Amino acid sequence: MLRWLTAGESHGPALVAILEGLPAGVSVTSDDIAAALLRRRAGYGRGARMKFEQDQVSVIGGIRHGRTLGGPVAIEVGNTEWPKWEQVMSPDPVPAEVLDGIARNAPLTRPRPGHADLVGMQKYGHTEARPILERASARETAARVAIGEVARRFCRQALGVEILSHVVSMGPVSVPDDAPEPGPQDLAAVDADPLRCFDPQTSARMVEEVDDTKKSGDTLGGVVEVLAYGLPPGLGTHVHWDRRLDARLAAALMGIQAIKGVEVGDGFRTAARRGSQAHDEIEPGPDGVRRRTNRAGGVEGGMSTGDPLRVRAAMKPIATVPRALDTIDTETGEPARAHHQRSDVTAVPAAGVVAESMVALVIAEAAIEKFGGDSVEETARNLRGYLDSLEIR
Ligand SMILES: Cc1cc2nc3c(=O)[nH]c(=O)nc-3n(C[C@H](O)[C@H](O)[C@H](O)COP(=O)(O)O)c2cc1C
Ligand SMILES: C=C(O[C@@H]1CC(C(=O)O)=C[C@@H](OP(=O)(O)O)[C@H]1O)C(=O)O
Repeated sequence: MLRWLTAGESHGPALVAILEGLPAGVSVTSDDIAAALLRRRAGYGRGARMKFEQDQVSVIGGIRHGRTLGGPVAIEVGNTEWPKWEQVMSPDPVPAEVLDGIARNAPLTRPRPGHADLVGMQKYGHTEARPILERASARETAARVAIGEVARRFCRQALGVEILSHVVSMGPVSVPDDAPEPGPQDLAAVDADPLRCFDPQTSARMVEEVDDTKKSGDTLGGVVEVLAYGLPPGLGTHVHWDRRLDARLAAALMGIQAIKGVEVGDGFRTAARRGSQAHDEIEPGPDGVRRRTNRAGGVEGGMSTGDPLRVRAAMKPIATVPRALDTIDTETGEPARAHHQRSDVTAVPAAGVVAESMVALVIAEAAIEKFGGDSVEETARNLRGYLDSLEIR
């Protein structure tokens, strides 16, 4: 069983993540994790904080000399912003006269539409939004990407699976349907694009859209696609709703801040087609049974088919709109403008990197469930035994 958890606030000293249940022998270093975190920070349209803050990685447990030990992997990602927030976010009480003199401690009583502020204040009984936004913030996704990198390496080393994402829409600008899809070797090429878009012409139009949106004091959402190559048939199962691979992928992707829709394969587009144009016909191929197309996105009956996994996640525009939206001041009940200091114009490219991590964690979990193994070699051996013994190939 694979379990994982994160803790920490956006302006606290650090985020932490624990990943438990991964076999021993996954090759991964602090530098690999730091490199993954750098990918998450990149992307045209992110805000000022991405420029001056760094992610400080410390592996606290579970990895020795570049290999996982089989016990829980614990990773800390330090927030270099912490010195500015030491008092505002202090775990211990701070005298009121000290806090009163700190401008960034001013109560946030003008909740932002589209963020967790208002409903969080209602639910947890706060009179201002700071205690809510600190944990709601997608800063937390740094911790997911840290353990996601360990899971990704397990997927690669035990299963031969390569996972990557690319941006397919930025606001109204979309990659054409017939544009080439990135292959398993194209991660570096996608990362080299300012918006992590694989189609240079569309990327240029997306950059213009981000610039235009920024100029008008607004924000943008978009759609990312995650692809996973090399999955064996049979991860997940049809037998129960919460063990279906597609259900688990959907929950994992919806669990990313600001993701409001998930599509597996051609998903919503399939709903508009007739059956003869919707499904993937099966035929004998030179290497065994194969599907002629992959409209299903590599999942049938809640199980991986062995074709590339293809899932999309739709991200809403950033809630902290510079041209601030209407709200109320919760102190007075009067109409007001939502609080705004700084924010990303868009974080769709970063959301793609986070989505890769979530997909890696789901695939790793489903693979460990099916193949078990206390070491990477054992998982890989069990996978080979399964593939060799498949009756229908
Ligand atoms: C990578 C990433 C960066 C984000 N950056 C911001 C931001 O700068 N400002 C903001 O208001 N929301 C940002 N968000 C979205 C909020 O965290 C999210 O809208 C909020 O937590 C409320 O959750 P919900 O949108 O799922 O309802 C970001 C999301 C992600 C995934
Ligand atoms: C810090 C990160 O993202 C933050 C996510 C976020 C939000 O509301 O989700 C709001 C912004 O933080 P702030 O309001 O402090 O500028 C982003 O910068 C990060 O991704 O590392």
